[in-house]
Amino acid sequence: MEIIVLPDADAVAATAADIIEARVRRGPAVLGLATGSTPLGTYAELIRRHRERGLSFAQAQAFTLDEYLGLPAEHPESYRSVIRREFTDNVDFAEGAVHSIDGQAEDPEAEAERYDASIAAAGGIDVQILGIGTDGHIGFNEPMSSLASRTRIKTLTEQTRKDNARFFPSPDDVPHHVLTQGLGTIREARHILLIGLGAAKAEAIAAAVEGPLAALCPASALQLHPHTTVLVDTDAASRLEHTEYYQYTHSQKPSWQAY
Ligand SMILES: N[C@@H]1[C@@H](O)[C@H](O)[C@@H](COP(=O)(O)O)O[C@@H]1O
Repeated sequence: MEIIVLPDADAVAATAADIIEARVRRGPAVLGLATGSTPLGTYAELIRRHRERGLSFAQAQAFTLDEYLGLPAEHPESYRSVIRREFTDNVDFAEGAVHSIDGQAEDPEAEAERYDASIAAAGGIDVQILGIGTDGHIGFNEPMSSLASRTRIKTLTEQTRKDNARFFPSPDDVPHHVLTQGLGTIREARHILLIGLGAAKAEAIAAAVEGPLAALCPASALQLHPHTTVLVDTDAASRLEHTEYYQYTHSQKPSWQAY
């Protein structure tokens, strides 16, 4: 893992956007997109670069990470709607290039298999953006998720339902079930960007980066991944014990682009 501690959320967004821009400019790219508040600054920065610098996504494809089960695709809080509203509709992805899980599929298990097959058919994900839940979940892989899991149905913890209640009229409206890419699916992405912002994520980030590899902290599965970059602001880094080392190793490299 490469750990990069940055002064604030704007610096994190700019660095994440640098990494994504470099990959998109290199040729047809497959991006993995997360929802939640954390990547919003990165998406805003990519939209700005599209408008001001001509960064084009016309050759790119995108796959969302997860979806609420039972929520109609057109519901404003379906992750299909959120990712279009916050990012992809504001740039120039080609028609049909943004893929989402169908939360209303008649056979959700078949839908999960179809989704994994469609990622594989696209050649796999080049850069996967991830946020992290306060309990260490990535996608909707809650604690105790199999580290080898594929896209499948999961039940949300009460903590995650509480964390996500702000997006719904009432906490009772937060669905109980979801379809999420599994930890095994996510780990197949060639480059993973795990983003953590704010003190509320400090404990989860510390467990993911410095804790044991354990299903109790699903994000710790990224310790097995050959190319994960963790981008955190100083608040999210506040529970890390080895920040001097991360700063040292980072200063020894010309830049992340050297990878
Ligand atoms: N399924 C999403 C995750 O992909 C996201 O990382 C997490 C954190 O959200 P936020 O970035 O809003 O803190 O929320 C949801 O549970």
